[in-house]
Amino acid sequence: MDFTTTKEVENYYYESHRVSSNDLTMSLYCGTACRRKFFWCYRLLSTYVTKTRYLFELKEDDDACKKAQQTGAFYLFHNLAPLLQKSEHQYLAPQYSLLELERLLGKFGQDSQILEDSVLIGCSEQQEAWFALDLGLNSSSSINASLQKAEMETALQGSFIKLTKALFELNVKDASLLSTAQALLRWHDTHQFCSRSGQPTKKNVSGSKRVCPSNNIIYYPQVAPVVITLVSDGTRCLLVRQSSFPKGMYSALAGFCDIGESLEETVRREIAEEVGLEVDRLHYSASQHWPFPNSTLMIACHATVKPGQTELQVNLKELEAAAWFSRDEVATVLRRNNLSNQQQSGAVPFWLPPKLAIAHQLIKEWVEKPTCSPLPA
Ligand SMILES: NC(=O)c1ccc[n+]([C@@H]2O[C@H](COP(=O)([O-])OP(=O)(O)OC[C@H]3O[C@@H](n4cnc5c(N)ncnc54)[C@H](O)[C@@H]3O)[C@@H](O)[C@H]2O)c1
Ligand SMILES: [Mg+2]
Repeated sequence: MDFTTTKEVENYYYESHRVSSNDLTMSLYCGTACRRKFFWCYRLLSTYVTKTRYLFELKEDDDACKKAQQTGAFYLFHNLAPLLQKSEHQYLAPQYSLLELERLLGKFGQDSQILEDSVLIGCSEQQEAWFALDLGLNSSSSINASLQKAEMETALQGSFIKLTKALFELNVKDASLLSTAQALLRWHDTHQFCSRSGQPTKKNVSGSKRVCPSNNIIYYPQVAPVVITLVSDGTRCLLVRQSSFPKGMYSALAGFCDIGESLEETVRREIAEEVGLEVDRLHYSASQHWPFPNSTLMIACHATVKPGQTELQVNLKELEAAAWFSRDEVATVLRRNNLSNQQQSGAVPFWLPPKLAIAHQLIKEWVEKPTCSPLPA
């Protein structure tokens, strides 16, 4: 496809990709004076914009979403454990077409009505919609009996594996998709009734909401905001452990946002509550959806306390231990973290969360880039 004027580009994309001229202006603005470069710059942007708008349409429009299921791909779960296949050193999440799924359900003598419980979790750049379906959860809208797990696993040549166990052995794309899927499936499973009328709520086709037919109250999937903060005194950082952590693991300090709080207020409160310190400065680093034990949005920050005000008063109701560690100590543990069990030798004083966890990224960032431009808390 070649164009001679930007108007032609605009018309083409407006017609075929349902994007506005504002988007185009933005992409042209970002490009150079060369028309071909405009085009490629725009193509890059348009893939994302087009995909986003397609997903928006599927969430809002039940008929469009049903149609997307015909050509879509399904990820399978059983009681919130994803179906995985082992390949070399990692797990792979297989996808199934609607036809394959219907055949499978037929083989097990099950009603294809269970497909109504599937939830939309994303789409490919070519607009192949992706869905997740749990074959083991009992749902009000479909068959009551759980499908036989072992028989399913044999037929599907895979295993339903707990996400807590499998997450760190998945590639980034599958880890993110399956985390989203599990969070959404869990939310639907636990929010089947209206908290006002007590009546069963009805899921829309994509699973982006549930509605109470008796009073039209709309329920949206919930996510709880949590701050996770790496506190530093300039030369050392504070690592903590809860009794529920795996043995020997230390992490950054985390806490749920209370209603009415800003992120800054949560950071200050949690640090005061858990280790008895006052934050001097803080700055935002990144965020991550975290599926365990329920859906949270982890908001990661770096904070500093004033030098000379570093004495810890650990709240033992919340934490099992908290201590300051030097940059060298943390760097050594990070290096060991990246080695396999066989490569590790000697006693490991403690270990840190795996790469995929935002706590790991936060700690790594501190080790590698100690000075950032902090804001007053
Ligand atoms: N991805 C990561 O790197 C990472 C690292 C550390 C912690 N986390 C997650 O952060 C979350 C919070 O950390 P924490 O346990 O230290 O929080 P926390 O310090 O706020 O303590 C948890 C307590 O807060 C209360 N609470 C308040 N609001 C809550 C809500 N919406 N849901 C559940 N409990 C609520 C409960 O009493 C609970 O026992 C945990 O779910 C944990 O999985 C993730
Ligand atoms: Mg905490």
